[in-house]
Amino acid sequence: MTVREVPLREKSIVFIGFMGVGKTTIGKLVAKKLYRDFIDIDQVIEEEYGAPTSEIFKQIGEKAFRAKEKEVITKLSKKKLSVLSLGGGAFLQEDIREACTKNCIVFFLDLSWEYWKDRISLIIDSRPVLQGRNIDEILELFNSRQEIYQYHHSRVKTDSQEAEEIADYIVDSLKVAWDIYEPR
Ligand SMILES: Nc1ncnc2c1ncn2[C@@H]1O[C@H](COP(=O)(O)OP(=O)(O)O)[C@@H](O)[C@H]1O
Ligand SMILES: O=C(O)C1=C[C@@H](OP(=O)(O)O)[C@@H](O)[C@H](O)C1
Ligand SMILES: [Mg+2]
Repeated sequence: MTVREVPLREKSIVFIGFMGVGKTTIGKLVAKKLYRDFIDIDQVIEEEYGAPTSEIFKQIGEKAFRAKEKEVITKLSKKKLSVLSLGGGAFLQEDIREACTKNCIVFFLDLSWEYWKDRISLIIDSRPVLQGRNIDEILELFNSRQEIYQYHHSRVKTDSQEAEEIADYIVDSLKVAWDIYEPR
């Protein structure tokens, strides 16, 4: 049996990057602009447990959360024509990196620390991984996570840009890539 490669235009788009860079916000906008389904992996897990992530971490612990994250992403990365926003820790797992880079087009949203640190107050209450860490420890985590985000197909620098502008740029760049690599 021959396995046919999924056309580039049909591959799902995946957003990765550190907590708070805008994966959920921008993923939703890109999905709308491309008329695709939007799937936020954290939301899928939260719906399954009927609780927010911070509560899931308290109840079952990070290890079990990561196992669920792997199960959900490896399954959903096989879907076509969707936009998936991952949690910032998902690419710590090799199986997730492999499934997403093989099946999907992976965009790394790259926000520098200078801009990122102004977002802490917006996200701290809902991100258990940040809680209990001081600013130096958060910076250390931010820096140490950068290597897992190098597994991407495209990197988008997002400093000082509005979410709408970033989403427009991503949609335009996708259309150019589709036309170049798989002209109709
Ligand atoms: N380009 C942007 N400029 C300013 N604020 C943004 C931008 N993108 C997202 N945000 C804000 O940052 C916070 C985190 O965004 P979110 O999409 O939840 O990030 P992630 O899914 O990467 O954790 C939200 O309050 C969101 O409104
Ligand atoms: O980076 C992480 O370890 C996490 C990121 C979160 O998602 P966002 O990146 O959307 O904030 C969420 O999956 C969970 O709180 C753990
Ligand atoms: Mg998110």
